[in-house]
Amino acid sequence: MQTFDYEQVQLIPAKCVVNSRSECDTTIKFGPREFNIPVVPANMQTVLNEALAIQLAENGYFYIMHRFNPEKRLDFVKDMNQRGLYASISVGVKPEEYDFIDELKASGEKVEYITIDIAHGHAESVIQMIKYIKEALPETFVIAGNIATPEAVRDLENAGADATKVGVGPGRVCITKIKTGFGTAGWQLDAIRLCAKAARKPIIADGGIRTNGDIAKSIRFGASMVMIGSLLAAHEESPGEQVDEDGVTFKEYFGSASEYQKGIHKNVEGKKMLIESRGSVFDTLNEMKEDLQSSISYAGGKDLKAIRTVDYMVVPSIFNGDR
Ligand SMILES: NC(=O)C1=CN([C@@H]2O[C@H](COP(=O)(O)OP(=O)(O)OC[C@H]3O[C@@H](n4cnc5c(N)ncnc54)[C@H](OP(=O)(O)O)[C@@H]3O)[C@@H](O)[C@H]2O)C=CC1
Ligand SMILES: Nc1nc2c(ncn2[C@@H]2O[C@H](COP(=O)(O)O)[C@@H](O)[C@H]2O)c(=O)[nH]1
Repeated sequence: MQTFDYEQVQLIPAKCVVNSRSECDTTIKFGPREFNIPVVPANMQTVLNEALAIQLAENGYFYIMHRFNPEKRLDFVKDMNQRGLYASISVGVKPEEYDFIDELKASGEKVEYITIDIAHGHAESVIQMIKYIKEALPETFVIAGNIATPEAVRDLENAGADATKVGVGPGRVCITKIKTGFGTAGWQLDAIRLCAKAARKPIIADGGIRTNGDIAKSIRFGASMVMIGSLLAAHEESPGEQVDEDGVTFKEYFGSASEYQKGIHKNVEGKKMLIESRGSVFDTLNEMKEDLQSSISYAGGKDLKAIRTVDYMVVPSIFNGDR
């Protein structure tokens, strides 16, 4: 079967219709809100914490708080509401998560986005959780994942999901592909294409983004939003632990299914790596915006829609021996 991933695709320029890249509009409406760029930091403990979530919300970016401090979630929602900011959290599917949804409902607090975040999201457990949340909190925009196939998109959308998250195994600290033999590693961009064809609602491309150009490629093949872990980890604001080696500062980035997250070595499908520390994550997000403005100009348009229809070429590798 012929397939492709980010590294095998080049988008083909169309005639420019702007005089400056600053004319290109990167904003995206996703659920009830509009955001600066179609990028969301991964809902992982070494990528995002409460302090960064506040900053992202204050500055017009989408965020999804992770679910690995479950006892802090309700206070987080209350805090965001008190600050006049939107609340966006994650849940799992275990029985205690149903209690948490009941607690949220009883609190009367507003939660604009809930993401159901499990490894194998094409599952009856996720379908039941979607239905439960939509019944308890009908105003909440529900994102469900992670999945890999058009059939999964249809099943989760039919259960009531407002968006689905596509990507099983393409992540930088993922070892699902090695340990189980399954996933979208090596064909993640093609999986986005196939899932987007089946989708009636937005999809999030999750995992495998290695360059800023991969964001434009995700949009071209049907993603509305792109979730990014490794490229947005290891910044000043990142919660990953700092490690100094030979005068160089690194930060930890580990998988949510790694033993570092779980505390035990059981059903491990993630690893840890050190990434050299960089500056502020807001500088990186701004660079992503500038690069996306450039992508829009190459697409021959003025907003993200232009990228969706550009031609493309499948090549052996875009790197052409230059790395
Ligand atoms: N995007 C990706 O490729 C991947 C992401 N992850 C991330 O790791 C975190 C932990 O995920 P997860 O382990 O699902 O969370 P949980 O440990 O909360 O597991 C959720 C539930 O699903 C069950 N479960 C997990 N994997 C499978 C499976 N393959 N088949 C059937 N049931 C399963 C678990 O039971 P039990 O543990 O007893 O099987 C548990 O009841 C999440 O943040 C997830 O997004 C993990 C792997 C892949
Ligand atoms: N298979 C696993 N996937 C994981 C794990 N922890 C997170 N993830 C996924 O990776 C992306 C981020 O990918 P990146 O390429 O941008 O670094 C994240 O959003 C999750 O979907 C894990 O332990 N195992």
